[in-house]
Amino acid sequence: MAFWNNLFGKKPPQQGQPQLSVQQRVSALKHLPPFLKMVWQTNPRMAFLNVVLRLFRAAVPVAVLYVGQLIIDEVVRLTQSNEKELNYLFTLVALEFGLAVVSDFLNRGIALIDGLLGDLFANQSSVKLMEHAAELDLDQFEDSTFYDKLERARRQTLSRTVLMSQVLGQMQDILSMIFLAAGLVSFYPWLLLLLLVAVLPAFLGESHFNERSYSLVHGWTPERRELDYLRQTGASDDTAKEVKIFGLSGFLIDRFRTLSNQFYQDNKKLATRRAGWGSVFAALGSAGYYGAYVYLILQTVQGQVSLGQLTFLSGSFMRLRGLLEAVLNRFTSVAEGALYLQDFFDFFELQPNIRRLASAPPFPKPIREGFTFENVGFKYRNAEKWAIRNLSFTLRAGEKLALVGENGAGKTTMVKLLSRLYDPTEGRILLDGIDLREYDPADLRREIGVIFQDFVRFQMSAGTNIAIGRIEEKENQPRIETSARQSLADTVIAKLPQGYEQVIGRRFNRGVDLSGGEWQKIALGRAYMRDAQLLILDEPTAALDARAEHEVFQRFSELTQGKTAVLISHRFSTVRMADRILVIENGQFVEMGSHEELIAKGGRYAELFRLQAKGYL
Ligand SMILES: Nc1ncnc2c1ncn2[C@@H]1O[C@H](COP(=O)(O)OP(=O)(O)OP(=O)(O)O)[C@@H](O)[C@H]1O
Repeated sequence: MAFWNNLFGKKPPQQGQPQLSVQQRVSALKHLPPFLKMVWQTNPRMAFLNVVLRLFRAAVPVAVLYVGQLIIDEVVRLTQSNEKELNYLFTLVALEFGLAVVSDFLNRGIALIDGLLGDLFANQSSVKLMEHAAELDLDQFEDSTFYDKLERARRQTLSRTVLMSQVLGQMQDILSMIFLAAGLVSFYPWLLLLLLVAVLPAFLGESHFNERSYSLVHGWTPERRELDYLRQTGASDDTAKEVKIFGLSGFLIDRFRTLSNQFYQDNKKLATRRAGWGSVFAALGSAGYYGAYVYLILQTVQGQVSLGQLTFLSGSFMRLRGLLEAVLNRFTSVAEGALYLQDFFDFFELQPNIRRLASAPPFPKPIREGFTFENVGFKYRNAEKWAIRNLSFTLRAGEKLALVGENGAGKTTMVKLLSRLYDPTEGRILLDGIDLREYDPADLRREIGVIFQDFVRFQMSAGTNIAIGRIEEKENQPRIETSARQSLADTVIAKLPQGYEQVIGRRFNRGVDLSGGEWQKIALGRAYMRDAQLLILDEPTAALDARAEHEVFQRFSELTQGKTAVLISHRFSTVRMADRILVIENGQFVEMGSHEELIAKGGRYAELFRLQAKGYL
């Protein structure tokens, strides 16, 4: 709802920027171990190699500095003596050269493995995300906070690979620091303290700003979704027609401009403050370094340390400062990444309500009694009014039942309840005497085929569009062709340049689009392909001309002899073909019977029938 309010409301959106407590951030770090485990499981060999390479790379800086110290001391010794033996000196130089080459190799190796492992990880987590989203209930998709979670989890796909490199880089730098600090501590332990004091303000500043930036982005999630929606609506093949006809582009662009500019302004403020404080803290760090440097120079002048040691110590101090700053700064972005990770794991914690119970009974084959609605009521999430209330009737096994009612009467809702896209809010639906909730939803869905009015026009081949009815049989061309014949889609496909192989829809190159009625014939093919025990046609024939619809239903009745079926249509010529007709109004039961019985009764059905016969409906 907030989304639509924002879209059409006059008020600018409220960017809630929750201040995150230190505790929240620290607790987000608990996601790092499971995260690293996921990385490891992506490809254990690559992950192991990565760790080994980084271990070696961590030792390089201290080794280079140490060899540098030996070289300078040797040069000084040689200049102060008459000795001309240069072998030792050149061995040292060769060693340093070797270290430089190895270091470069290690860097490239690490970058390569990081990249490959990151790609693999991103792919695998996207797959996991899709798998989990597929398990969730339809009801959860209609909740806007769910969408926010999904959106944030989706955005992680790339940044998670960055987080992986960061965490591994962090470990590598910490190791490097331990090596360097060991050298420094053996001479002047208190230099380490000076280092910490110089770097700490920068760390605290960074962590503060990272937190603000996370809050900003987090608080803007609904608006960012809206921005995406506007961008898509403004320029997509699905919407282009109405955007042009209604002249909507100005309206959409204005809204986009306003929203995106608000985000830019908020972000700019934060980025500017961050840059300002960042410079102050960096200057503090430099002051710490030069303090230590002056001290070391004085010590050298006084002969307390050698020239080689001066380069080693000042070099170590400088490297340590760089590393410590990097580690501390990275720590805040790792913590920030871990916060985002929380969104990712939060999404995975969402559990569907409609799922298999351990005690699920076997699905009846064949269905003996049928489906019984017992005082069923249903209310959509966030809706105030009941879509269906106090509904009791039986859909008998093997009968063809037509649902009749005006727009919004609750017909589609009943279909959704039958196929367990939702569960009733009150009352229950029984299948052969057992509550539908007891069965495994996967079994139920396998035995039910529904073709909705707003069926999906898959931008795939015509053959696949029919095979979607039972996708396991997508290679079974004879079955696809029989289904196409039964639904009258064969004549549509015969006209396509590439027949069953022809991609239909406008989205892709060489795609051929179909008329509304032609699409419906293709979609109806799915019902035959499905060959389920209960078939439901929820007005998928509305775009067919009256004669074609009549023919489609006539065939449907013949071809599904003995099967249970539910038909929804606003055309009474079709409805009267059903064995029984259920009339509902405002989600409530009105009457039920065969066409003749209901006409004889002279109730609501008879009235609607007469109206249509006179051409008023
Ligand atoms: N996802 C939803 N969230 C909230 N309310 C909904 C949702 N879907 C439908 N409704 C409401 O539930 C009621 C019944 O809708 P339903 O789609 O079942 O009607 P219908 O009889 O199939 O109508 P039509 O003939 O127009 O297809 C309507 O008042 C509708 O506004």
